[in-house]
Amino acid sequence: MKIFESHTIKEIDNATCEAQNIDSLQLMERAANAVACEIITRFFPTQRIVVIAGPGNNGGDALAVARILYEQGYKKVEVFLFNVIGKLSHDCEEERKKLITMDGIDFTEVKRDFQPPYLSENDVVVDGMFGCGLNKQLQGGFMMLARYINDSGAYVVSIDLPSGLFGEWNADVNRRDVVHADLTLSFQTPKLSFFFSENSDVLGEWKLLDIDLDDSMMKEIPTNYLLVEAKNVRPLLKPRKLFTGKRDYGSVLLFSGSIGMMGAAVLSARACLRSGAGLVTVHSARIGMPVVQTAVPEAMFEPDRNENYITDMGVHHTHQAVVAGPGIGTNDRTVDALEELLKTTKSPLVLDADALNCIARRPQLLTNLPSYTIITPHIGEFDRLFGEHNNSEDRLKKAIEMAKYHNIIIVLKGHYTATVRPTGRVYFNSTGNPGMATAGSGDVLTGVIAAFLAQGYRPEHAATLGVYIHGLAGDMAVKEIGEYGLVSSDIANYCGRAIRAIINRESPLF
Ligand SMILES: NC(=O)C1=CN([C@@H]2O[C@H](COP(=O)(O)OP(=O)(O)OC[C@H]3O[C@@H](n4cnc5c(N)ncnc54)[C@H](O)[C@@H]3O)[C@@H](O)[C@H]2O)[C@@H](O)CC1
Ligand SMILES: [K+]
Repeated sequence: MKIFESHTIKEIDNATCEAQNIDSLQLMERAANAVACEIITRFFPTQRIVVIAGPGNNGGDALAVARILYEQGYKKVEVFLFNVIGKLSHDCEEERKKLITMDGIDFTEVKRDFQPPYLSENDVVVDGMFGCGLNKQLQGGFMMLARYINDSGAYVVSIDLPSGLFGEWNADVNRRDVVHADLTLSFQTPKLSFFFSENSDVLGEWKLLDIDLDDSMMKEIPTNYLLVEAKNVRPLLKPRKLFTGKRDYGSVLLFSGSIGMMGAAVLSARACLRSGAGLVTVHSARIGMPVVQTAVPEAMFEPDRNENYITDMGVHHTHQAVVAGPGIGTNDRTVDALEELLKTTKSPLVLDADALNCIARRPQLLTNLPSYTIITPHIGEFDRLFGEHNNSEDRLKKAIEMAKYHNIIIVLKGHYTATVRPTGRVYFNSTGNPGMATAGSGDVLTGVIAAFLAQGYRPEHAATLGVYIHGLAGDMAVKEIGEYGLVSSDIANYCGRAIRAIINRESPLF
């Protein structure tokens, strides 16, 4: 699903009106109906609802919601329209006219002084102050109103965006001066700002409401940000053919594990096999042989010369994917071995965890990364590699810059893992849950991505598929085990079922 920038929304609205032969007020009615429906499913008609409307179309939506709720029997609706400069958008003005003709509705138009209504945790506020037309941070009365709403404890439903939050970049915005929603109801496609952790408290739960916007225009408008859903990954998955053998599904070489961290090798190998790789070889410290051979009997083991850690990353056979990182530690001799690997390997490469920490210790190695190498840092590893970042927006911008500069794929792990391609396009993932914040989860992801590389998928597809499937496996496992009890082996064990769910279009994915 595309993530559009706020300034393109008008274009999509106009195209929708033209293609469907409706006017903008009819589209607004559709949007308002969708919002009102969500409120009706959550609150009884006896609920006191305070509607705050700004001067633009976000305010127009809010006025229309107030009217619809009132018509549906919600008699405790109080409306405040902020018309402080005496200029409303055309559609907001039309909605105002409709509302003031309604008998009995409690309507206040604020032109200068404003006596805020009493609000408590028993009330619902519908926030239609500003949406994607916000052009500067909230100031003066609007800022005070946002703070007043936040302090009230009322349940806040924000239309399109919490007022004061920009659709895209908010690093300089003081979140205290932004309305804090409990529920954000946005239209059809998400905004970029939904994917940054700093906005999570402001957005509350967010939901997309389908208002039947024009598909062809949405296909046409270019965007650098996308949300990956089941329908996007399904077409990438190739069916397995009848007359095939394990060699057709590739061989993965995993440089993984060291003394005390052999579990990383086990988890990666398991996930790799559960994601369809034909053959998996673990190269690790000699000490790890009995561990790997017992825990993952399907994998082969290639012992390093060294007892406790890896000192040789020579690739002696043909492998369709090579992984370095999980649990390898950052011993100098391991860093040397990694340097050799980066300079000599011809196989598609995935680098994770300690491989990235090794590179952080010897940053010139970044210039040795083969094109289309996939690196999978979490925030800490990313900052060790590319410098400290104060917020997730700056970090994402840096990831885009680095993916382009080094011609690599960066999988920046987080709640919405962002896979950044060498083109600079960003693919946010839609699967996963907080139960997956557990030791070894990243080792599993690395194994899944490597499995798809080995099976002949293009690196950018392997990364996107791997991230989605890893998250879905976690979502499926969590249903049985719960967020507290979920461990990484569970995620690895569910990978196969996750792939099957996508291929078979199982609900609720489709
Ligand atoms: N496709 C969609 O997403 C649809 C969107 N609609 C609504 O239309 C909204 C966008 O409408 P608009 O473009 O009119 O934008 P807004 O309603 O967000 O606000 C624009 C108005 O607010 C003023 N303004 C902006 N920032 C301000 C600030 N900090 N302080 C004071 N005044 C400020 C502007 O001068 C302008 O008058 C969306 O957020 C959504 O609610 C729906 O009506 C229809 C479909
Ligand atoms: K709003």
